[in-house]
Amino acid sequence: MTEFESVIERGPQTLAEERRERAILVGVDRPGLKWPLASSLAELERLADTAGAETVAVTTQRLDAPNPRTFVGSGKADQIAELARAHSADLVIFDDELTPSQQSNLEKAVGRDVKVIDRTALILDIFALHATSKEGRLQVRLAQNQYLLPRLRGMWAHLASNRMGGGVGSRFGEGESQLEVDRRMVRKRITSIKRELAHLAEVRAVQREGRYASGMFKVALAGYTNAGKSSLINRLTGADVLSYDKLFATLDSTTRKFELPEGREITGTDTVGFIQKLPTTLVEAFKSTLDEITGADLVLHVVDASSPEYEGQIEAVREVLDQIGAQDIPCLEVFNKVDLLDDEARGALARRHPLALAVSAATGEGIDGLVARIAQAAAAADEHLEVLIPYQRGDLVSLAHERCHIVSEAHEEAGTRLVLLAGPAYAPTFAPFTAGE
Ligand SMILES: Nc1nc2c(ncn2[C@@H]2O[C@H](COP(=O)(O)OP(=O)(O)OP(=O)(O)O)[C@@H](O)[C@H]2O)c(=O)[nH]1
Ligand SMILES: [Mg+2]
Repeated sequence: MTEFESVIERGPQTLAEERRERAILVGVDRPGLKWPLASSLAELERLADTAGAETVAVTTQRLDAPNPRTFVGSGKADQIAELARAHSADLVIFDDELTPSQQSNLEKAVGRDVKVIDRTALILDIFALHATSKEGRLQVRLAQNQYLLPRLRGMWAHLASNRMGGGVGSRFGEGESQLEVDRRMVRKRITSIKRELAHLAEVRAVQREGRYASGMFKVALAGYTNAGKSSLINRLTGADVLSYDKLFATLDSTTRKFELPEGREITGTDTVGFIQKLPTTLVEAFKSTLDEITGADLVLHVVDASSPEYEGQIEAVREVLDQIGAQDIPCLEVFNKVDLLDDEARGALARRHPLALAVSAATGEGIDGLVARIAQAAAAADEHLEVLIPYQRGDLVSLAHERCHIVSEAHEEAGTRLVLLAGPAYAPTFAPFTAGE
């Protein structure tokens, strides 16, 4: 069971013991938004909670387009400053990505001791909190540094006031400002992290090749964060992957073997969850982890059927799947958490998605049907063979039982006669023993 396990997961750390930071959330309603603002802000509140911040106020504004200086209008920025004072907030979180200059202008407007961050920074923070494996931590550091690079100017302005002695630039080589030194340092760091990641990616590729060479059918579970991917992999494989009612509980992919009812062994891989407005820096940084999806034979797109936003979540996941080049891999939509639906909601789901599977990782409902569909997909590429295997090749008979679907088996004088369905990786092994009637 453990031979394909790529990482050991620990429970995420939480900031529960510390005083929770107090956050004000800001959303801007504007034409063409894909996602209703209220639900995007509800999700932002969950993200803040996962990062250890308590939401003390939420404020919104309707605009035709974001203000280039402060994202919100200048009156709204003053109002946010007032709110922050009134609620003794530590943190203002914008639901959209701010440009570096918007961020620093807003920080000036709100005051020194209140941090202004955006959704991307918040997600990076949660990833940093939850990353456990070496690769996961490096991927997060890469994304963090890439996020930081264009924002260094603001950081420098902030640090300048604390700097001891010497005027700005006085301690550096001619023509080189502190800002340039800082940027160079961050670029160097990015290069060295990338180098380390490339090395780990090679190791991962070798492991994956081992799995490919095994010829086992590979299933990857993908989906929106908190949809129940880890719970489902646990249900399917009897594994014990951490599942947690927090966003982004899983950052490292974990691969387990499991057996279909017919006896054939296949692999299942749990992966990092997606979210709407997923920062592109994160998608790029997590490329090698996400390769687990692009390398699969079948993707199970796990959907939280109990979420009021499940249609939007499906859309967001499909976008990321396209972005990582997984659009052509056979994909099965699996609607999870149906135990939370009443009859009416179940009916609505069945009408909207007549072909989709309805399951519950919690109760086990629908899991047999799901396994049957996986088995069907695994058999789709199979070749139908009738072989006669001499008794001294008992190893091949065992291999057939483990990795192929056996239709019939008979013991004859010359050997074991098998009618079997073999995947593309095994058909060539058995083909030389093809037998007639
Ligand atoms: N009621 C119910 N709850 C479920 C079901 N499946 C998962 N959950 C719960 O949903 C929450 C999220 O489950 P996970 O398995 O951690 O979800 P995930 O998709 O792996 O989430 P991330 O790793 O954060 O992306 C947990 O609290 C689970 O107990 C289900 O079928 N029914
Ligand atoms: Mg998970």
